[in-house]
Amino acid sequence: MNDSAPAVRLRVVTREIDAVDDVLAFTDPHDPLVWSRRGDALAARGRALTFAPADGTGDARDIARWWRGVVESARIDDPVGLPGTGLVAFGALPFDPRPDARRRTASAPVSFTVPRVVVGRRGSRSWVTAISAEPEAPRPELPEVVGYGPHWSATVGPGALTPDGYQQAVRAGIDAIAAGEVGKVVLARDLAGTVPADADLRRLVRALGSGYPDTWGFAVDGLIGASPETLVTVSGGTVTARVLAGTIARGADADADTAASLSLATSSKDLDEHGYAVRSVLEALRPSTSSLVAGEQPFMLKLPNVWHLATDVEGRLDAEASALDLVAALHPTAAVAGTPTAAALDVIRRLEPFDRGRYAGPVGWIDANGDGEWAIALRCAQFHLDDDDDADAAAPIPFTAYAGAGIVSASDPESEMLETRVKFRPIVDALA
Ligand SMILES: C=C(O[C@@H]1C=C(C(=O)O)C=C[C@H]1O)C(=O)O
Repeated sequence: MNDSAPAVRLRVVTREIDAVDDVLAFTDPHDPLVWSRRGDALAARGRALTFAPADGTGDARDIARWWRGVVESARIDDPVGLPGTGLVAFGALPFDPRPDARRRTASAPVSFTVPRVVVGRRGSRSWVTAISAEPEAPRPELPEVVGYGPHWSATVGPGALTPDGYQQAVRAGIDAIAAGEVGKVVLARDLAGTVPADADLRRLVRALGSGYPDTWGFAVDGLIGASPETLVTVSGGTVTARVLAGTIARGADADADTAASLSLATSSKDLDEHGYAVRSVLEALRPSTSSLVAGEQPFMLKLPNVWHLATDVEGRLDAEASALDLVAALHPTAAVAGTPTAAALDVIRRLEPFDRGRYAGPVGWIDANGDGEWAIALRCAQFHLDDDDDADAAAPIPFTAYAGAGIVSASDPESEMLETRVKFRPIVDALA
């Protein structure tokens, strides 16, 4: 299938159901499709339709166009009308959106899928949606519950960039700043590991959700994580984003924790780094919004592992833009690439010895109205699921986890390396 309007007409039926406790019970244990935050959740199964450009790449703009075609030809019966009901698609897009992105991205190409069944919960209400490419209306029935598989744990070791190698890369990043090539660049390192072939990956999704309930929990095409950073949400004409940049590890006791948060709140290096990220989001949203406002001062976002400097942004959508159009306008922000964007992407390519794949890319969902919720895929791991039938079914499943830090002229290589270590904690702990 190419990225022009599809010939299929999807039929979509949503019905409200009795409250569902654990929506994860309905998704595939080995390839879960999940989006969740603070108890609200979407869990899905199967594929009714997939955006699959021949070369595995695809810009959010191409997907936005393709999605409009899918929506226009769909017949949707949705009396529930909550965020996430009716026709929805889930996506996880590569970090580097440039058409010449290294072909290694092919190991984690754009993923954008309309599932066959979605089970959702928002507040006290639950629903099931059935989606089909057949001419008859599908029956909105709950899929069978899949019992959880046994506990498992992962092996984790160094990736392509060791902690020492990372510090060298940070030094080279500081040189690029001194040379005037960039003002800020975000550099990441990786960890590599495996999980047992039969691992029930819903256990990982569940552990991340209970440890980090205020983050966006996601599992899309093997990309599993818990991100604190909202790229953009669109709901009934309201646009929001949450910009994070500036990080410090939580203190070991109450006094140390207060001191840590105070030193972050007053650190000119971090406030500088944060400013770049907020400005890049405001500039990207301004053309399609009105009354766009951002807090004058960042606030301190407290997570179990770190403090972040955070700024919430809100505005009214005033153009005919969908959540995916805004994703295209925003990504990659200075929080995960740097600034200026193109130069920062060049420095990242030069200094990171791996392709980021979908790490630090947009992950989220969109509905038929163009509303949706998109996070930046951070604090995550990409599982290299093999759907090749000839693959050895008993072979462990490899994964790569990533964490990065924003480098500015005042950065210290060792502190930045230690910052990546605390950012790895959610995913590494949940894998243990
Ligand atoms: C790049 C990551 O995080 C980003 C970088 C931050 C920073 O440099 O302080 C903070 C939050 C994120 O925007 C990551 O978690 O991998």
